[in-house]
Amino acid sequence: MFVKVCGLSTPESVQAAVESGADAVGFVLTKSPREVSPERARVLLAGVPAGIAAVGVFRHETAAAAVATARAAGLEWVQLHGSRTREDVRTVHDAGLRLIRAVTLGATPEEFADWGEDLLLVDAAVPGSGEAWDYALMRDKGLAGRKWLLAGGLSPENVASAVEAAAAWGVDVSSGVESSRGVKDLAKVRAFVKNAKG
Ligand SMILES: O=C(O)c1ccccc1NCC(=O)[C@H](O)[C@H](O)COP(=O)(O)O
Repeated sequence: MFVKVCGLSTPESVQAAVESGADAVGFVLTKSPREVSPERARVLLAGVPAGIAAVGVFRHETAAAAVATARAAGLEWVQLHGSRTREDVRTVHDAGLRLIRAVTLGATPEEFADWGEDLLLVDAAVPGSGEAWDYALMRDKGLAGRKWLLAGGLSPENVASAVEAAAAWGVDVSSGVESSRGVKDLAKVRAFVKNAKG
């Protein structure tokens, strides 16, 4: 089970995710209560050991702008939300970076297709909202054998049942491990990774 903890903004939350066994950590580099600057992301990156993916998260930015910002922060992964094209995948890969492409449950079959991204993320309609949805609907999306992450409203309490319902390859969380919006609860971070990993 691949586990990503997103929206980290302090060295302590990065440490809690890393020490719990998270496979990836996310820094939000777009407008959000969780937004960090590229300079801050670079500081946080210092606490991420090699082998753990450090991801810059973007929503409204073009792929080219996301690549430039990720590079400024020293990040090797970008996560692109919003309406995207196959050309965006090429832009990220041509820059030598890796890509998490985010879609929602309502995406078209073409958007669910394999565009060559490194990971697909299936999220709630509003990313980072903490909004849960009917994860069992993922069973009909034909993602068996794909590397994809389930997100949206996950928490330490529901992650195991959500993974079971969706047959998810991995999970991504932010709101469900916070005490208030943008403030990570370190005990919840640890509990989430533990429960997700089983
Ligand atoms: O976290 C944000 O505020 C955010 C803003 C814009 C684009 C993406 C954003 N976050 C992405 C994530 O944190 C995760 O991919 C996922 O959406 C987490 O969902 P949830 O656990 O429901 O907060």
